[in-house]
Amino acid sequence: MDKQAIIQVDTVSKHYGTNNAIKQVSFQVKKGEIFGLIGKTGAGKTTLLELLSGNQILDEGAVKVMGFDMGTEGDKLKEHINIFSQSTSLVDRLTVREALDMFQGFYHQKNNVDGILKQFGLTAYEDKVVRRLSGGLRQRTTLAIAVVNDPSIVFLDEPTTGLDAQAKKEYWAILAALKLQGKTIVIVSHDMTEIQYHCDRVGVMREGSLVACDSPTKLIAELPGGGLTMEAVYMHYAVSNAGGVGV
Ligand SMILES: Nc1ncnc2c1ncn2[C@@H]1O[C@H](COP(=O)(O)OP(=O)(O)OP(=O)(O)O)[C@@H](O)[C@H]1O
Repeated sequence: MDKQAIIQVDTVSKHYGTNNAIKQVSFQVKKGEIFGLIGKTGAGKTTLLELLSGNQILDEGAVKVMGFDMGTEGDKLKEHINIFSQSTSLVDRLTVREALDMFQGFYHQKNNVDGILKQFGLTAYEDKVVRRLSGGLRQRTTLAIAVVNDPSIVFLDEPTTGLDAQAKKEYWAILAALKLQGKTIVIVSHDMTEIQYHCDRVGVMREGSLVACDSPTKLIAELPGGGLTMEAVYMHYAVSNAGGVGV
């Protein structure tokens, strides 16, 4: 395993019945980077995220996270990773503080809740019921929940979908602060602008395969025929028939 790699994915496959959702995917994520996953609906991004976070069992290959084999030693990682999923309904009826306290109860390793509320700009809302908050504050709350155990790695599945530009900006400012603290972030997004400006490296998924993986700058620079944006990279690798180039 590469010394810098905090996540090592080696020829991983996953199928649901006859549906090959993930096909022989290999890549690594380095410690402290923000790694983006992009691709069309159904390309396999969520499945891959769940395999990396131990929420799905792989069929072939190996995933190592912080040196632990996810297949056999996944339990040892519980304290060190956390995942944001779309289903916030569990916390909807709780106040922000109650939600943080409840999730913190699942872990031995604990982050300071007052510190999290402050860092996430949630102190003024700690007694508010989550479902009554704006979309931006709700997403900030779910991100706050994802760091209650002070994890080394945070997995985020489309956290900024539906947020306005200001809320997205505030969300990414918090992610940048988490990165500065040394945390590694793996994020799925359909917003190519945020992927271009905030991710250190990006993996492009297409029909279960990882068809490109590099920094946004390199992916853009190496586009056949040139390109200026991640939108063009997305169209080339994830959508057009010209895509499908190996990693
Ligand atoms: N629990 C499941 N049971 C059966 N098939 C599934 C399951 N979860 C996902 N799939 C299938 O696996 C493939 C990959 O789905 P996945 O949700 O990982 O894609 P995605 O890239 O995250 O899509 P989206 O952008 O819509 O979230 C799809 O064909 C999907 O229908």
